[in-house]
Amino acid sequence: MQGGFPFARAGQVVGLLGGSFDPAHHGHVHITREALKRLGLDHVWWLVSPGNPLKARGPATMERRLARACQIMRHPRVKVTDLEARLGTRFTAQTIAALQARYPGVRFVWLMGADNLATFHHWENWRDILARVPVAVLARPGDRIAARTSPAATIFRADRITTQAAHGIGRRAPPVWTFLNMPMDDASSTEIRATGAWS
Ligand SMILES: Nc1ncnc2c1ncn2[C@@H]1O[C@H](COP(=O)(O)OP(=O)(O)OP(=O)(O)O)[C@@H](O)[C@H]1O
Ligand SMILES: O=C(O)c1ccc[n+]([C@@H]2O[C@H](COP(=O)([O-])O)[C@@H](O)[C@H]2O)c1
Repeated sequence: MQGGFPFARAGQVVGLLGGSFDPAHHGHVHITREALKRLGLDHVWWLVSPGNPLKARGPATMERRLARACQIMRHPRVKVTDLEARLGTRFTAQTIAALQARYPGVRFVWLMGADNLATFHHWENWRDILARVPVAVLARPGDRIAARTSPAATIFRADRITTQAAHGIGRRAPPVWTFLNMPMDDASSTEIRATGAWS
């Protein structure tokens, strides 16, 4: 992990992948590589969350989750960060607002798996997230239909662009979002924890 705040130049496009990463797995690596390529991002920053506001169970320590994430995600344009802990933010809308204030001129894109689109309307100030940044939803096994028919997808259906049009989404004015249809990877942290390999 790079300590402190990662560097990005004004005009560059940075994808943000937030998560518990408890533990990080090849599904995270897969969607990060796909997002870099398909969206034309300059960087992706993983935001290893101090704790998901909607999850009751506490995750493994930050140090342990960061260490595993750094082991598994090796790419010159991807940084594993503890930015939310540094910024003192917990909710995604707050995190994005704080990053936009700290990095004027940098364009951010929020990345998330399809499971999160299905529950996105429960997130704190979720409409503000869509007003602030383009959003890319990455296909995930089992979650595509629930995501596509979710309240957020329905309310913002007019702002959706196709997978084919999504290259360069970071340069479009929000609200704009896409559902990236792509080969999927079925890895999940829940399954890894269930094997006892991360206890
Ligand atoms: N296999 C996958 N395919 C697509 N998106 C994924 C995949 N695994 C994780 N994601 C997405 O990556 C982000 C961070 O995921 P997270 O750290 O919660 O992992 P997870 O496997 O979903 O964990 P858990 O099983 O504990 O819920 C979320 O937006 C999630 O939707
Ligand atoms: O802001 C919210 O209300 C909110 C609610 C649920 C999840 N999130 C964020 O979504 C990302 C994925 O969360 P998780 O726990 O599924 O890995 C992570 O960055 C969380 O902080 C954010």
